[in-house]
Amino acid sequence: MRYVIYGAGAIGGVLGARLFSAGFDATVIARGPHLEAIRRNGLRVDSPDGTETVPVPAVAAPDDVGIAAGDVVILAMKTQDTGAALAALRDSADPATAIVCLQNGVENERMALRSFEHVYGVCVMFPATHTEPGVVQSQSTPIPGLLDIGRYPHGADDTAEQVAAAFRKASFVSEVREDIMRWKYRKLMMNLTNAVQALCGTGEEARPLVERIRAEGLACLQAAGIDVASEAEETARRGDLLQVRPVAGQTRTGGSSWQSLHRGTGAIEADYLNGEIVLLGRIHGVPTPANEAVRRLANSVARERGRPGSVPVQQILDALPRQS
Ligand SMILES: NC(=O)C1=CN([C@@H]2O[C@H](COP(=O)(O)OP(=O)(O)OC[C@H]3O[C@@H](n4cnc5c(N)ncnc54)[C@H](OP(=O)(O)O)[C@@H]3O)[C@@H](O)[C@H]2O)C=CC1
Ligand SMILES: CC(C)(CO)C(=O)C(=O)O
Repeated sequence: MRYVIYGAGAIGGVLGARLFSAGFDATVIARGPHLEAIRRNGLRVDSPDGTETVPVPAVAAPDDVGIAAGDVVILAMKTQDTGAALAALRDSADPATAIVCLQNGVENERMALRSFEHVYGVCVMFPATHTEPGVVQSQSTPIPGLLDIGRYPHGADDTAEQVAAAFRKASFVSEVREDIMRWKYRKLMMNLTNAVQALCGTGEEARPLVERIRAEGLACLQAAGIDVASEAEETARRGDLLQVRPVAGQTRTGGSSWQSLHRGTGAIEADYLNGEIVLLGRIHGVPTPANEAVRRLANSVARERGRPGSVPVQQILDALPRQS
């Protein structure tokens, strides 16, 4: 089975390197200076255990690898880039190709299913960082991440089993789950704070805003009748498997949305994290002012290439309607 990892940043870069090092036929699709650096020097993976440079093959587009039925394409770009990636894939890959969404949020699988029949979701608990071309960091050791997988919208099959086995051989913890989207909705609840962290930083003063966006999130999932794994299930699944430790003497600074602002990419994933709640709220008549404020502000700060942590949390709270 050949693995094509589409998007070789924090998550895709570390996974691609680990699959390749574990002996799998793995190729990454990357772009810009990151692609040039990987081609020139290999992909440098920093972790709490040290640094290795992995000569994983890197190409610019799906056309360059000739994707066929039997291959597995792992989407590892942020959700705002998934549409363009799927358009390129749709025009070049066999429609029977398995598409695995190694991404946060719950929209990627739905997008992929329009063009590909065999779509899988992964609940990604995997702290990783990409802040400079040619380099990724994997922050947890000895287990880099938990990557449970299932067929979308539900179910399990041989491909899911084979991909989970490959993840395990590449040193991840991975189980096949028939109800993977329940777990991804729970992860979404956690990721509602991504944009808050990106905008306001990691301080305790963000707590009232975090509580408000989570309460809105829960109300929307309930109104929509969406089955969500409980916090207790998630806590039990995580156990103490993830052990985040300093990499090259540095502690982890921020999650994936924080990294988008730090790198000044001009875009952020908020439309598909807080925006998922806003969308559900609009469909089901649940007010979501806090998620909407954070979604809009995150987009505007990303567009203007503002710095992470540059917005005072009180500014966002003051603009919200008072709670009764
Ligand atoms: N980082 C983390 O700790 C975690 C991230 N996640 C989730 O994983 C997913 C990936 O996030 P993350 O790895 O952090 O994101 P990154 O931005 O680090 O990596 C995505 C990479 O994909 C590249 N890319 C996007 N579109 C294309 C394309 N068409 N062709 C080639 N390359 C492309 C980006 O390039 P460019 O830089 O040029 O845009 C970037 O290098 C997200 O859904 C995120 O929420 C989940 C758990 C933890
Ligand atoms: C939960 C968290 C913050 C872990 O890195 C994450 O999923 C992300 O960075 O997107």
